[in-house]
Amino acid sequence: MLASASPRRLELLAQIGIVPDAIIPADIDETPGKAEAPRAYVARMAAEKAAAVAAVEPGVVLAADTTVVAGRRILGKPADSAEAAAFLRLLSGRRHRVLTAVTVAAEGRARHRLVETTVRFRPLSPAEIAGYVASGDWRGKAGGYAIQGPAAAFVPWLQGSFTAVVGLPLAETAVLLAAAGVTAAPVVEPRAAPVTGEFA
Ligand SMILES: Cc1cn([C@H]2C[C@H](O)[C@@H](COP(=O)(O)OP(=O)(O)OP(=O)(O)O)O2)c(=O)[nH]c1=O
Repeated sequence: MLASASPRRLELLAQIGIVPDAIIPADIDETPGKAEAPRAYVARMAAEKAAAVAAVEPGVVLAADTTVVAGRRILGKPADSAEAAAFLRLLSGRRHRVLTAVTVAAEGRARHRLVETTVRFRPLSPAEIAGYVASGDWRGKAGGYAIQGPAAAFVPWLQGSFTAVVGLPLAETAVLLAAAGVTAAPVVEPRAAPVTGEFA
């Protein structure tokens, strides 16, 4: 079961051949605690989302949380276009961290992974920021951008996991799911064509 309303997470799972039996978004309070450190916050969010769904559904539950951190500041999903523009001005021309925590709960046991990726934005002009904000692609995205969309043009460099920035680190998720007994359908290798004749 996927405990997430994020269409990105569903698409990412499909990329490794996993189709959840059900999608049950967890409705939890996502307010960071006072003075709560970013890594602790994101880990707590993923664990709470998984626990909320595991409490009512038997089976294997997957949840994740993605948070953008600039310095020590947690940048959640912008409330409106003014906040999205403010986030982009903050990220422009510097590096920030993207933290994604994943929790897989099964049979009363929870397994966790936290993946940290550093992303660098090139300096953005006010016109670029205005154009991106007008596109609306920032809506529902932590930090006010989506690396899988037009904002890819802002990112000359990253270190870590691209899929974690989009919302679900696939290598780590596959390991957690396998430990809980969930494996993807086998990938069918295309058979090599027999070598006959010559190139025309
Ligand atoms: C930084 C970044 C975030 N995001 C998205 C992934 C997540 O959907 C979202 C972060 O919010 P989350 O709270 O992690 O997830 P969500 O509210 O969308 O879904 P749920 O809590 O039900 O699982 O930001 C991108 O799609 N691309 C990016 O480059």
